[in-house]
Amino acid sequence: MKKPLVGIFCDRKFIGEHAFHVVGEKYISAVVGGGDVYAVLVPVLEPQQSLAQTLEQFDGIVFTGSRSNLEPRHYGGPASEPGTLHDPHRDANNMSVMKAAVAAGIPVLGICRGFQEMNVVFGGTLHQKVHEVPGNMDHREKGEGAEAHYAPSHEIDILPDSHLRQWYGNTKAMVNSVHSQGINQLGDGVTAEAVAPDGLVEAIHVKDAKTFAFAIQWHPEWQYQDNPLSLSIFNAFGKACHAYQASR
Ligand SMILES: N[C@@H](CCC(=O)NCCCC(=O)O)C(=O)O
Repeated sequence: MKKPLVGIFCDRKFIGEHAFHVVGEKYISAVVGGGDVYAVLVPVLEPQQSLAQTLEQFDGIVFTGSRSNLEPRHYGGPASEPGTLHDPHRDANNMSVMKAAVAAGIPVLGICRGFQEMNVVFGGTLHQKVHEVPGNMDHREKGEGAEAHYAPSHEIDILPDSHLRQWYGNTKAMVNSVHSQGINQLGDGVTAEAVAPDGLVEAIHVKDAKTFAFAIQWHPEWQYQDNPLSLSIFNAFGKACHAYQASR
C-alpha cells in the first residue's frame, strides 16, 4: 500500500547568483516521521505549474515556516520597513494553492509563516511587529543558536472544543516562539484553537473545511519526536492524509 503523497511547498531563495527552491530538513523529517506519509518538495511556481495538477496530485499539503514576511499588501497593511525579507513567489503561490486546497478538502497544515498565510488567505490581518503592540510579549527567538532559539518560550492555553485539545488531551503546553509577525484580526471562518498569555492567537483551524485545515504559530517540527504535543499534531495530519487518500 502506497503512503499518502504530501507536497511541502518551498521557499524561493538566492544562493549566490541563482534562485533555489528549498525546504528545511526539520520540516520534512517531522512530516514524514510524524505523519507516516511520503513527502515531496514542491517549487513555488503556480501558475506555471498548474494548480489543477497540484490539487489532483496530493493527499496533503504543508506550508512551512520561513524567515521572510508575507507582504502586507496581501492583508491591506502598510508597506514593510526597508530591508524586510520578502518572498513574492512564495506569497503568490501559497495564496492561491492554500485557498484552493482547503476548498477541495485536501488536508492542509501550516507552520509559523504558513500559519500567518492561512489567516491572510481567509481575509485576516497581521501585526508586523507583535512586540511593538502595547501589552504584547516579545515573541521573537531568544539567546544564541538553534537550541536556544527553539527552546520552550511561553505557555499556551488550548481552548475548549479545539481539535488540539482532542488530539493532545491537555489544556496547557509550553511552545517555542520564533516570529515577529502575528495574527491581528482573524480571517472569515478562521477559529482560534490556542492563545498565548498576552492573548495572541497561536493555533487556528478553518471552521468550514471539509477536512484537516489547521495551523500553528510555533515550530512543532523542532525535535518533534521528543514532544507529545508535536507528535499529536503530525499524527493527526498524517491520519487526515491517509483518510483523504482512502477516499479517492
Ligand atoms: N517571518 C515571519 C515568520 C516566522 C517564521 O516562520 N520563522 C521561521 C524561522 C526559520 C525556520 O525555523 O524555518 C515572522 O517573523 O513572523
